[in-house]
Amino acid sequence: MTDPTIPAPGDLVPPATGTAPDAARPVTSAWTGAAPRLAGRGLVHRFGTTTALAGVDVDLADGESLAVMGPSGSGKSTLLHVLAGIIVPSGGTVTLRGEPVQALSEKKRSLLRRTRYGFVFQFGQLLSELSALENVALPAMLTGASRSDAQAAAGQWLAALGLAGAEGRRPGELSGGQAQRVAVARALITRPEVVFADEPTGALDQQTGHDVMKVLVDSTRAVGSSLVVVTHDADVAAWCDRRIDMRDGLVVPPGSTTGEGVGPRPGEKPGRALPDDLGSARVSDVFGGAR
Ligand SMILES: Nc1ncnc2c1ncn2[C@@H]1O[C@H](COP(=O)(O)OP(=O)(O)OP(=O)(O)O)[C@@H](O)[C@H]1O
Repeated sequence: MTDPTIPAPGDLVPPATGTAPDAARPVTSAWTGAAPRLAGRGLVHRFGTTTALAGVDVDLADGESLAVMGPSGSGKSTLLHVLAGIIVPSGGTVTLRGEPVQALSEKKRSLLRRTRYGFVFQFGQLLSELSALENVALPAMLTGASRSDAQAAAGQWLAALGLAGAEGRRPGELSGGQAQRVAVARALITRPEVVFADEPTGALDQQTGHDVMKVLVDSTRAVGSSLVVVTHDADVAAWCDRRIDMRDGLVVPPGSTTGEGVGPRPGEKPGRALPDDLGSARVSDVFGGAR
């Protein structure tokens, strides 16, 4: 019997060439009027005395891509982690197709992340001991596919994303752009309802980042996933249907986090707020165990 989580040949529409990243795209939540696929209401989150989210409302429509922008420390990653059920917020609600996510036990949230969400992070998310093929196959196997079915599907995904021939390479033998394509394939193999990407091009040069965004946006759209992308980069955000800007844990009017005063604080590197244990911690965040 065919496993519905495994993509059949031809499921991925090859990315169209020459699409302008800022081409006008519909703001789907506005024109469909449909209930959002994912919704956050009144989201508040505190880390000790630090308020990372101060009351955020956000909707994500079916198939919509949403960029979350803002300066370092504005709460972007926290919002992504809350929406993805990695962090239970101090206040507010997250619903996936109307079901409250934080009401679920940690075990059920872990299952939800594994089966209904996909994740692409800046780096560190591929398992270094596994080949590209095995990395992509893993989420399908975790959702119950046999090794052979999962690996066959993984091969199709790698080929569709321009990585035919790289199946046997380990992450250390891939370029940064290739590794992110593998990460995209790994996020999409289970055909998740929502893909969460945190600075997916943050470690790449501009051209490679452009190529990876194209693959990410085109392939999530091709499988009907919705997409949340956290980014500092307006060129990356321009790939998405819609953008929200954050400052001090709040969503602010578009453009008000760009220009003067924006960016890392003195002495900070972009992405400073990422935890030290980013790589392995985030893999375990996704596949089990929450903070
Ligand atoms: N695990 C944590 N423990 C304590 N404080 C945290 C933790 N994670 C984030 N914060 C704090 O919460 C605030 C929001 O951080 P967050 O990482 O969400 O911002 P961001 O906009 O994603 O930043 P960056 O672009 O630098 O990644 C910051 O003040 C940050 O220092």
